[in-house]
Amino acid sequence: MITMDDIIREGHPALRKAAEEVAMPPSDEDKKTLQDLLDYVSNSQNPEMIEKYGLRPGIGLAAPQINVSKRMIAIRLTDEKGILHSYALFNPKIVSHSIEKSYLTSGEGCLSVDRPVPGYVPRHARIRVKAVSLEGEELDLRLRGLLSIVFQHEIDHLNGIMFYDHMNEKDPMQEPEGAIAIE
Ligand SMILES: OCN(O)CCCc1ccccc1
Ligand code: NI
Repeated sequence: MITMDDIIREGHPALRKAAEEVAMPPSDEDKKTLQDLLDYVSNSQNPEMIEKYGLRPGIGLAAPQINVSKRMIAIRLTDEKGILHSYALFNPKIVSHSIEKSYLTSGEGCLSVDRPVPGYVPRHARIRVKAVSLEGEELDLRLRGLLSIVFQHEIDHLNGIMFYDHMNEKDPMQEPEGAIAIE
């Protein structure tokens, strides 16, 4: 199972590399890696597991964060409507997006960043994502709200981008102009 010991931290070069597409159909090894990513996210939301293994809670995780430079992400979160979303995806791709932006009023964090980085992270408000699920089905998702934000955070990791790269350098705490604030 993945624990915090497996998660690389900022400064590790793998966090700044573009990850490779996963060959389809996925190998057993790639399927196991993707399942392990989803298991980490799920375990990190379970109080007993957090306690037992010293896990830092996360709502997503990308393969480069465990030093696997392949295009795989896992996401598990309950959205603003109380709906549980759980995704384990190969080769996710943002195929289109809104001009309108959105941001989390709480800012963002990262399991690979062992420090708070205050500031707003402007992102696309709505995105259309194509990907292949762990079970091999092709997905075509239209996302908004918190789920859209988290997908963009994870797909950024596949392109060597960290959340703070998007912040306004002059004033990170300036609300992004005309963007939707997500509480
Ligand atoms: O890459 C996953 N990760 O480092 C865990 C935190 C995920 C995350 C946190 C805040 C906003 C969007 C995504
Ligand atoms: Ni992250």
